Amino acid sequence: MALDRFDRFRDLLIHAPALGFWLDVSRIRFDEGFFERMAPRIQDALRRMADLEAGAVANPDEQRRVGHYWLRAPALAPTPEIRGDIERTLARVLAFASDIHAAHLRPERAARFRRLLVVGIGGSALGPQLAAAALGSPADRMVPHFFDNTDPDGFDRVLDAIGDDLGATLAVIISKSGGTKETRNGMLALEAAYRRLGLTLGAHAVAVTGEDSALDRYATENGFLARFPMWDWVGGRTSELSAVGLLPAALQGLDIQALLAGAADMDDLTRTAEPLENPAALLALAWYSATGGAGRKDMVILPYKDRLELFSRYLQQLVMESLGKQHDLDGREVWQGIAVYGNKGSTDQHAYVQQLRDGVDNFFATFIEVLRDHAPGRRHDEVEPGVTAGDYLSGFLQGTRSALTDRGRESITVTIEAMGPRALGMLIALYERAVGLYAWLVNINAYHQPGVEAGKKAAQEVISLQGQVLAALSRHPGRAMTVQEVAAAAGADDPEPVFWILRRLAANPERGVVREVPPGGSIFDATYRITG
Ligand SMILES: O=P(O)(O)OC[C@H]1O[C@](O)(CO)[C@@H](O)[C@@H]1O
Repeated sequence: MALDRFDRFRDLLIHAPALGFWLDVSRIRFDEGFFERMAPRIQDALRRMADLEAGAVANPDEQRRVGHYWLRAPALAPTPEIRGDIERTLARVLAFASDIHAAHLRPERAARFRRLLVVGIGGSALGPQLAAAALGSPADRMVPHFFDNTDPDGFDRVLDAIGDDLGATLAVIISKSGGTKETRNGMLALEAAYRRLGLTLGAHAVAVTGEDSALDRYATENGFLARFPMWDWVGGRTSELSAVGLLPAALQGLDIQALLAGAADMDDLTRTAEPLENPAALLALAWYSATGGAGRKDMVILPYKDRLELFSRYLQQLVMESLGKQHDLDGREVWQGIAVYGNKGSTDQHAYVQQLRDGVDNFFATFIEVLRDHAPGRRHDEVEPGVTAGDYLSGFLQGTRSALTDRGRESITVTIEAMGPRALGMLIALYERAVGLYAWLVNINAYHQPGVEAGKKAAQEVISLQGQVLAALSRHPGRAMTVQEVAAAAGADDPEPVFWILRRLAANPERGVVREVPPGGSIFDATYRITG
């Protein structure tokens, strides 16, 4: 049994020595004849990927090219203009970062920029956050901070952490569309914070955005230090190796050339036509086998490395925004997707791994192993005679993998030699391509996200309704009104959203809405009035 298992491990293992990379899918139960059956489909997916890389329109409903692979191999770009754009932008990113580091570009009052505050969300934040956490060190040129929401308390926390250094903080505002409300709100909160110090946003800010977007215009009108492009052929969730990720990383002082080189190396490896030698194809096939090609199991990401803690969050967007689709490419209703979650091992061992082993079998795990314990030259202190903390980390990984296998729970293991920019570039490129190939295996468009619009539209309606609610209360200053009365006065058919709006406004006394619950009454007997 153990020998059979080792044979299977040896047969399925992909090892790319030049990259310091291994992929093990031997703990996925591919059924009899799986690879033969899937051969035409994976070959078709690989062909479509080659067409995409050659510049075909791969996002049919938005009629867009999908070009994130060109970012690390500009010579592959389908036109000289695109190649030139990529090369010029990379040169500008490096030059801008170097000007900031050398204090050739300075803040309004401080001697130099010491911190950077990235304002963005989704694909315009997750990659930069991942790179900052995975690669940062005390030797960084600038300390990174992030606004990735429209949570005022979140803004306060970050601004409090920056403290007196705000005047030495460079704001990097990132939005492909340039119209995302969370990002706009973060930028405006930051602008107000600079203003309180008598400073202007523009003198401390740089934008990464699509040409002529609302953010692009705002940056021009407000004299931002620089503007970097975000092209329509790069999707938000695959934008880490465009200016979106490269600019913050370069400012932080990370080696962005190594990041790009790692991705380019992985791209080379994953263009291989033989699926059993192509890690992205094998990963996509493993996902297909584990989930029945129908998202029947969740992808649990367990990186045994603190620096990769955000990788599962990054993959959550990459995988779920790409694969979570109602319709396939032929318009059939398919409700596709694979749910992704995870934090890090061995920490998760003490949280949800109990369920993974003993509970519902609705997942497959992906272990991410980093062979080198820490940077060269660091001490390998013993925790027991002859045993280090790193030995335990490795032991826990193998132990959990075996414990899952013993219970028939499937797993994949991705192994890299050492953590660093090159390895991160490889991991990003690996998953980008695996997601694209998987999408074609199940015949969906990985490159659009029609579903996210519904929530944005509904949020805008709530904001309008709030305006009507406040106007209705203001027309009757001091008068106490029930939710139903407010709803009627606001012209709202449904009192429930009005209830939600009033409940929140009343919890924020500065907003001037007072709630009174009559003695013995319930929250639904409450009245609301406006003060001041
Ligand atoms: O970069 P933008 O345009 O601000 O978008 C941020 C994120 O919002 C989304 O469009 C989803 O709402 C993501 O696809 C994207 O990464």
